[in-house]
Amino acid sequence: MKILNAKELAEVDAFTMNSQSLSDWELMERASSRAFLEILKKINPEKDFVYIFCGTSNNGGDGLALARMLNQKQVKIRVFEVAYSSSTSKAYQKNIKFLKENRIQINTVQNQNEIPDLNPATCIIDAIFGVGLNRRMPGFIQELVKKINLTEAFKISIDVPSGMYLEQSIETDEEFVISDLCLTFQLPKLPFLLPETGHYVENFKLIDIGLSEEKIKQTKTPYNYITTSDVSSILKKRAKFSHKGSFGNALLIGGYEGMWGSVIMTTQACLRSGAGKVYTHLDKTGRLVLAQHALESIYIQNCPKALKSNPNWNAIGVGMGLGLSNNAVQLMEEVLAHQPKRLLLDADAINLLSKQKNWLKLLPKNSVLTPHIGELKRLVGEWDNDFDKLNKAKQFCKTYQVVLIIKGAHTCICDGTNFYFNSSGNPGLAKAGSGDVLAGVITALLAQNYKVLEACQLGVYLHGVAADLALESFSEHSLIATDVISYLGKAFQLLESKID
Ligand SMILES: NC(=O)C1=CN([C@@H]2O[C@H](COP(=O)(O)OP(=O)(O)OC[C@H]3O[C@@H](n4cnc5c(N)ncnc54)[C@H](O)[C@@H]3O)[C@@H](O)[C@H]2O)[C@@H](O)CC1
Ligand SMILES: Nc1ncnc2c1ncn2[C@@H]1O[C@H](COP(=O)(O)OP(=O)(O)O)[C@@H](O)[C@H]1O
Ligand SMILES: [K+]
Repeated sequence: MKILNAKELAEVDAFTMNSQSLSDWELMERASSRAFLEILKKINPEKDFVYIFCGTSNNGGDGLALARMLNQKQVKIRVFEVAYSSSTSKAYQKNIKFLKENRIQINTVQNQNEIPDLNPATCIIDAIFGVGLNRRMPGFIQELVKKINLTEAFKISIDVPSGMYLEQSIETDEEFVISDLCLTFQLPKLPFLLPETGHYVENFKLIDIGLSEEKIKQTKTPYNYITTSDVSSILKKRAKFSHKGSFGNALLIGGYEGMWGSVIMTTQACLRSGAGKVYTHLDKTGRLVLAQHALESIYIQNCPKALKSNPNWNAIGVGMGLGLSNNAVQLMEEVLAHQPKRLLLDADAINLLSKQKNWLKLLPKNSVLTPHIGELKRLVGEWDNDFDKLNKAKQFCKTYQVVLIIKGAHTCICDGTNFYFNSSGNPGLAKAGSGDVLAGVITALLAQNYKVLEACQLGVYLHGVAADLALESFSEHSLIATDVISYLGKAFQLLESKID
């Protein structure tokens, strides 16, 4: 699924209206009536008192249409026109006319003194600014938003929380609506997926308004959102006459300094993700634990020898619990000298790279690095804001011709040109060990010869889906990394059921 900016969205809107012979009012009506159905699920039409704040552009037009629909349902409402401009669109004027015909009072707020008492409201609909916000909101709207945020009312933002920009960060002294629910039209918006702003839009729902799929497909954007339909087309069927050699040899290297568990979980996840043969090198003190927990894997005692004697590892995953000792440094040197076809670097492998930046240019092309935010900072340096972080990540990928998987909520994959944000997963994953599992899933897919970027998208998505499915039996509090491994089978089943 694509993530578009305001200009691209406006082009898609225009194309849709043209190709479906719709007026802007009709498209607005479609959008509002679908949002209305979602709002009805959240309010009590008999009891709630809904305040609707409408700007003077199309987002405000949606708000006016919602006011009419709520009024028709006999919901108690108050409508406020937040008049930041005197020029309004035709669709907007038509909605104003309908409200007037229905004798619905429209209150105007155009300065701080006109901000109403919000105490009576049990629900607030925020339709002040949508995707079109491109500069700081006027002072009186900042004050209004501050007040909205202070109320106990259930807050619903239409399309985008007012005050949030699609392509730039918000200054610390700027306000934006912190809503309980954001009903966003058709496609996700970039700030919802970035931690600084996404933290305040935890609950967004995509409302399909039938925008032209053809035009969306044609629109070029670096930003993408990984959904089931994107990855189910990547997953390959296992051929009837295949054998273990058809699915690659994966070598996993880590598990030192008492951190055996780390690489053993990677091994388990790799085994559960389709690799033909999984070999594991860890500190020899951990070999019996490996044997107990991953009977199907093959223990490699002498890693340098294994690297030298086999030039054909289909994929190598290194770093999970590797430590930073001299031994770890030597192992990394061996791996880099080996120049594997497919290489994934996690955890301490990334930390070692950050300490020894001259190694970066030795990385085989298309190596995959899976840093969490702390590890990313060590690699690319500090950033000013999330947009700056994306730029730095992109530059890093370009310079070293690698793929970065920036882990966290809505994990972001960057290949130096495009960004892919994950849609699956939950905060139950925010525990040590989850990343080791992800490394195992992706190494298995790399060993099976999936294209690097596809292995990353598929792996990240499956890992999140496994964690989501595991919530059937566990809670976000109780979920642990091995539970995620035990649900990988169900996650694969879900995608396999979608293969034609
Ligand atoms: N036909 C369409 O295009 C549809 C639009 N829809 C709604 O329309 C919204 C987009 O409409 P608009 O493009 O009118 O955008 P907005 O409703 O977000 O308003 C932006 C307008 O305000 C101006 N503006 C931006 N920042 C300002 C500031 N700080 N102070 C004062 N004025 C400022 C802009 O120049 C622009 O005219 C969507 O978010 C969605 O809610 C939906 O109804 C779906 C259909
Ligand atoms: N709040 C969250 N929501 C969704 N996924 C998360 C969240 N926090 C962490 N994760 C996922 O959990 C994993 C954590 O990886 P990492 O921090 O490297 O753990 P470790 O190395 O200790 O195993 C990553 O895949 C990350 O995307
Ligand atoms: K809004």
